[in-house]
Amino acid sequence: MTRPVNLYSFPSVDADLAPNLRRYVLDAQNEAVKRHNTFRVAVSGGSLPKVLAKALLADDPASADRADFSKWEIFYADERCVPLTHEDSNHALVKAELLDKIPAALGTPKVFPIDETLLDNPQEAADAYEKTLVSIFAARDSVKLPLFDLLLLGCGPDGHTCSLFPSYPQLRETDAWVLSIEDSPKPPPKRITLSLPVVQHAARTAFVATGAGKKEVLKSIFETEEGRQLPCGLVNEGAGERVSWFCDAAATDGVSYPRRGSVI
Ligand SMILES: O=C1O[C@H](COP(=O)(O)O)[C@@H](O)[C@H](O)[C@H]1O
Repeated sequence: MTRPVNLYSFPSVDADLAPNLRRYVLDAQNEAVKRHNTFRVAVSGGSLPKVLAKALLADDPASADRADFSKWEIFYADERCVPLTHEDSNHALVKAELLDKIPAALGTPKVFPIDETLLDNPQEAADAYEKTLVSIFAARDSVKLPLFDLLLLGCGPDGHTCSLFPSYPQLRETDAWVLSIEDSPKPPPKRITLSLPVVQHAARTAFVATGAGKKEVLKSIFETEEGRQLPCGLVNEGAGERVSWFCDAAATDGVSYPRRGSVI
C-alpha cells in the first residue's frame, strides 16, 4: 500500500460494525449539510444495503443526532440494466432494505434511479445517468468531476467495486463520469457504473466487506502489488485517507495491514 487508508475490523456486524458505520455516515452527513445543506451519497447493491439499514434505521426521530433523510440525495454507484422492480436491480434492493423502511419522522430522501426506458441500451442509460449527475453537480459548481459527499461501496470476492471489474477496459476511462458495461463477468451482464476517477474523487468513501468470503481478496488488496491493481485497490491508491474500510473479523482474518480501533 503506498497511500494509507483506514481499515476497521470489528468483532461482529450488528453490535460493532453497524454502530461505527452509523457514526461515520452521520459525521459525513453533518459535514455535508453544513457545507451545502444537502448530503449527496452514492450507494452500491450486493451485501451493503442490509448493513446500512442496520446502521441507520434504529435512530430515535426525536434525537438531534440521527440520519436526516430529508437532506439526502441518493444515487447509485452502479446499477444493473434490469427493471427497477427486478430482483437483480440494485435500486430494488436498496428500496426493500432501506428506503421502504425509513420512518416518516426521519424524512424522505430524493432518490435517483436509472432511466428504465433505456435498459436495452446500457450506453444510453449511462449517458442519461451522467446527464442527471451533471444537472445536479456541475450546474451548481461548474466542476470537472462530481464531488459526492459519501460513497458507500461493496467489494466483490474478485476485487470489483461498483461495476468496475478487474482488467476491464472501463478501468482506464479518464473522461466520462458514468460508464456502460455489456459483458459483466457477474450476472446480469448489462450494467452502468460510476467511473474510477469519479469514485477516487469523492469526499469520503466507505467500503463494507464482511464474511469469510472476502478474506482472500482483502489480503490481496492490502498486501500485494497485484491486489493494489484490483478496482478496490485502485480506489485505495487514488483516494488514500479519504477511504475507510468497515470489515468484520472474518473478512480481515489473516490481513496484517494496521487496523484502526473504532470510529466511535
Ligand atoms: O454486482 C455487484 O457486486 C458488488 C459486490 O457485492 P457483494 O454482495 O459482494 O457485497 C456490489 O457492490 C455492486 O453494487 C453490485 O452491483
